[in-house]
Amino acid sequence: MMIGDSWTQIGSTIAGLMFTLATLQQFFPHQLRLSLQQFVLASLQQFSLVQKLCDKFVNLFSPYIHITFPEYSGYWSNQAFDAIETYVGALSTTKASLLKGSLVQNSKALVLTRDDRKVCDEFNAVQVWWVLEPSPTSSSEDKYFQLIFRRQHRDLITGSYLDHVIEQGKAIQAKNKQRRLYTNNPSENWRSYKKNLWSDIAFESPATFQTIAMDPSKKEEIINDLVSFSKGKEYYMKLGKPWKRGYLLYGPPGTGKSTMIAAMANFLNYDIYDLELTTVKTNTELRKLLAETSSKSIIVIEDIDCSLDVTGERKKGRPKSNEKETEPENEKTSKVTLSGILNFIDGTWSACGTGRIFLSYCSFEAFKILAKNYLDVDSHDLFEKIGILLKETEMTPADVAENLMPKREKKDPDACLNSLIQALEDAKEKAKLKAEKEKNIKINKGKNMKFYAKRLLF
Ligand SMILES: Nc1ncnc2c1ncn2[C@@H]1O[C@H](COP(=O)(O)OP(=O)(O)OP(=O)(O)O)[C@@H](O)[C@H]1O
Ligand SMILES: [Mg+2]
Repeated sequence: MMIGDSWTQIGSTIAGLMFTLATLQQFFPHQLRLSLQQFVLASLQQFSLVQKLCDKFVNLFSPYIHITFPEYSGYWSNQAFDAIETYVGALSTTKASLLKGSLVQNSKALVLTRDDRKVCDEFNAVQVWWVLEPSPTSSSEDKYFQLIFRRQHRDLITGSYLDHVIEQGKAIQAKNKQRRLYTNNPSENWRSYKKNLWSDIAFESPATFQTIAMDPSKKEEIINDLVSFSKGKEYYMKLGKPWKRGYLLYGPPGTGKSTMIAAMANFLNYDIYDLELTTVKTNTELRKLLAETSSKSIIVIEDIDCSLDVTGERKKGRPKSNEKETEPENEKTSKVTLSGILNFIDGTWSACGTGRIFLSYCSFEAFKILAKNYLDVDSHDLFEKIGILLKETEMTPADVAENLMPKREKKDPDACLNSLIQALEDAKEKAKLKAEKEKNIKINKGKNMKFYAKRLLF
């Protein structure tokens, strides 16, 4: 039995005693009743004093340490408690027989957790116990977690174990959280009392790296880069760099730039902020918008080359060190400048190797991934012919995917692959005709030039 349990017993004995005294008082005269009350109160005060002293004494010699994590700290919910609750809830859910299922707001699926009040955990072969208790000081349903462990493991538990618990708890929360897709509102709609710089909806794209059709080695390079970035918070801090990563995705329409962003968000469990630059009037507005984004998110600027007023760059060069950087005079009406964006990006583009990702027309390697995704085939007699045609003509993965999409409920790989071959041959023919047409235009232009030159000379 734990020490706390014995105090609970003593407490209930005293409560029982008080009740008995209160009942007896009714049979005694007023004066005696008063002294009885004083006696009980004095005894209680002494008891709580003794209890405190005993607690201190017991704690001094107890082989265990207890750390408490209340649900609320002041008016705010305690994020450590939330992370612990998730971590403890997920502890050996697979083995537990008493489970609790919940589908809460912002959660994308039913979450199953252990429904025990006392849970044992092990870290580096050291045992600890988590106990969930109702808060003794609050009349509401507030709770607190108590972590109990042996005194000799103090450093390990208060250091790496608690870091591990919070990190794991947050990671599980992020995984279960329904991710959001944010878009910026025009500044006319911003209200100071309510922060509504961004509107959001649930982000539900099923895109994954597995389904993206591109060169496998390039794909692996990007995945490795994302992994090392997502785990590199301390490394960035050590270097004194902001923990950000910039990628420039470029390529013809339909080659998978947006699909790649969705796959990155799903892979990292990040939210997406789709920044529509044309509605941002000034660099100041841009700063406000970026300040309102949450950490662990992807900020997307679509068609950056079209939305940026590159001519609005700082024309007078960088301000001298004693000069304050001022906004241009017409800042109220001017658009965001390239320097405004680069300030935010903090040079991460130039600092990273794979920062530029080119998404190209469909290669044979990319086609094989699409064929697996859409038709569930790894190889086929028609693959060779398709490989040759893909080398001879340019077709986007979006168009290849469109042709591979089964037209009937039952998948028919032969029909789909033949339909792709037909589309590739059509595209090849079209490209040939276009090239001939352009060649003829050039020849005619040349002839006309010669004709005019002759007329000028004679
Ligand atoms: N590399 C790819 N891998 C898998 N599917 C792709 C790929 N590229 C395109 N697709 C398919 O084509 C559709 C359109 O692609 P996506 O929107 O990603 O192209 P984009 O490069 O962003 O085009 P845009 O420049 O027009 O924005 C996607 O929904 C996806 O189904
Ligand atoms: Mg796109």
